[in-house]
Amino acid sequence: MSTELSESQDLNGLEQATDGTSRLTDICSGTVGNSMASIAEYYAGKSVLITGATGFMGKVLVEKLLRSCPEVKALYILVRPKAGQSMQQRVSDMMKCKLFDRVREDNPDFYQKIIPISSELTQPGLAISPEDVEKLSACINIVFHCAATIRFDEPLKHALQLNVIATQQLLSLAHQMHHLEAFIHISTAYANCNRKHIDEVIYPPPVEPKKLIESLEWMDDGIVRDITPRLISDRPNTYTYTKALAEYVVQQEQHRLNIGIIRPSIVGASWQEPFPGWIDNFNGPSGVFIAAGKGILRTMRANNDAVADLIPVDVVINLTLAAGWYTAVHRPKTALVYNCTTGGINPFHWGEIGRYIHHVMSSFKRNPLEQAFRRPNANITSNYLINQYWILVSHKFPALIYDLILRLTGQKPQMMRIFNRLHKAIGLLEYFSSQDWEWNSENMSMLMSQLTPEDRKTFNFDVRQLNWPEYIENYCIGTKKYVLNEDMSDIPAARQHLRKLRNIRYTFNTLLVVFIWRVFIARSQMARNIWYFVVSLCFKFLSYFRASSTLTN
Ligand SMILES: CCCCCCCCCCCCCCCC(=O)SCCNC(=O)CCNC(=O)[C@H](O)C(C)(C)COP(=O)(O)OP(=O)(O)OC[C@H]1O[C@@H](n2cnc3c(N)ncnc32)[C@H](O)[C@@H]1OP(=O)(O)O
Ligand SMILES: NC(=O)C1=CN([C@@H]2O[C@H](COP(=O)(O)OP(=O)(O)OC[C@H]3O[C@@H](n4cnc5c(N)ncnc54)[C@H](OP(=O)(O)O)[C@@H]3O)[C@@H](O)[C@H]2O)C=CC1
Repeated sequence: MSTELSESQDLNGLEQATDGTSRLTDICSGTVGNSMASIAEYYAGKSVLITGATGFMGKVLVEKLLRSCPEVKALYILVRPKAGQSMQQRVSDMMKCKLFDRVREDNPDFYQKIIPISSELTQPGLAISPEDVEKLSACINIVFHCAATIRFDEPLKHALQLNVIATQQLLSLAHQMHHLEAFIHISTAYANCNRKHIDEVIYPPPVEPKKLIESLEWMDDGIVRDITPRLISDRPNTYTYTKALAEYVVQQEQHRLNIGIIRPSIVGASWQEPFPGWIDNFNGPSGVFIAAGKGILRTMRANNDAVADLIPVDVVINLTLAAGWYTAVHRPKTALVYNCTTGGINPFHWGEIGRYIHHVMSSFKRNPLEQAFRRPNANITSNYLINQYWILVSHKFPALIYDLILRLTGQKPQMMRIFNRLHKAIGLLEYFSSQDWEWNSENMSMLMSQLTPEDRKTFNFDVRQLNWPEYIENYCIGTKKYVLNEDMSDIPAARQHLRKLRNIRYTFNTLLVVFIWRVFIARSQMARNIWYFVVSLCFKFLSYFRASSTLTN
């Protein structure tokens, strides 16, 4: 089932659901239906439910809501205990994060608005207690569903459980919410990456989700692993496959709930808010930048002419909040999909990253990462064979030597293992960096046209203003400061380390020349003859050059 949407349809708004169920919006606060209310005014007094609030995008969403919509009533966040930490510990750690510094400055008691609800999304009923279900049903006005597994190597059963079944369960919970005005689902621009042109519609799912869930239920993990490639077919991984199924599941509820679906492309560090370059993970480009900055990654394959569709996290979150407002206030007849991408508006190509990478590398030389393996010097190539050559010469060979040194000094070899993991990760990313997609992002433009001039500034998602070189530079510095938590005051020591690495390289190259001389030239008559021939040619050339320059003088 495919739902074509047009702008005129979007703007119809404010109608009854086709099955006769009331959309519930009118029950709630008086701001509903007031399309002139600003976004912050709309969120004032609202209770918001957020899944995935401890994740990368969820945290930015929580921060932005608290900072730019200070009158929001409460943020209910679904959190699970993890890695020996209780739910409370995790939430209080999260609020100490530097990301919240600006909110803390504005309102030191901001945490009082955050109400954690214990929930494990893979469990029946999302493992939410009956009391909490009652509480949420009574007060939630808007749901933002961010939680997902974003791993590309996730076993299908688990990806299905979290990305599809948990979404279904959340939708069931949403049905019980008496005052729900909007349900915003975060998908991915790559859910339909098996297509080259992607419109803002829900495409027919690769399989009926209900049938797949029923079939996988009785299969053991081994069988599921074996049939996964056939199931995902022309998609590269279980992530994009299950995200496509989730979109369909969400769309099924479009006549009973006000739904918006956000499809961001490759989400990167923040552009402007709360400060440039904020990032907290190794996903996608971040891991690549870090590996390049550490001097580990020296080569990567990408199609130079293809668009590198990065989108800053603050842009995605601003659009998400605006879409929440629009969905609740205008209540479009069918679920609106927002392709949240940059390629069609302010394209940046892998080739440009390739050219710009030298600036990135010099940025890493100016602000080096600590304990670099080699001096940063990465290259992007679209040629498979050239890439393989550099992998051998610049990745595997140095790793072998380093591990040999570790062995000789009685330590455990580790570099080859690190490179194997890097190659696995890069291999999984290459699908996205070696192809081109074209996303239609009309709904993003339509949404922007609906905002007041003030909201356009406060919830800026106009990527035409994005200056890519500046953004990438801040991104690299952000990986150092916020992912690796390196102190900027340690930069002189890191620079000293880079100088040491340069001296090691010079020494190594000199030793290599001496070695080649000893092994090949000094021992073979023929090599010696060739060597003398080359040297005498050089001398002849030099004396000719000297003589001719004396004559001209
Ligand atoms: C220069 C040119 C630029 C070109 C730039 C191209 C970018 C081209 C991007 C396309 C990207 C498309 C994106 C689609 C957009 C979405 O819709 S989804 C969002 C994207 N999702 C992802 O990026 C997830 C991809 N990652 C994965 O699937 C898994 O991490 C991998 C790659 C399979 C690796 O799995 P793994 O080997 O089990 O490693 P993992 O558990 O992730 O990490 C193990 C540890 O190593 C650490 N680690 C991971 N990476 C690193 C690193 N690089 N350094 C140091 N430590 C690291 C982790 O923090 C973790 O630490 P602990 O938590 O154990 O303490
Ligand atoms: N990052 C990107 O480049 C892109 C992301 N997206 C989409 O954006 C959304 C957010 O992604 P992002 O923030 O990067 O992802 P993260 O991996 O950073 O966050 C995932 C969130 O989901 C939660 N979660 C995962 N499993 C469970 C579970 N079993 N029970 C409860 N909570 C769980 C995590 O909680 P916990 O902390 O407990 O693990 C975490 O809060 C996802 O839907 C993703 O598909 C779309 C395009 C690109």
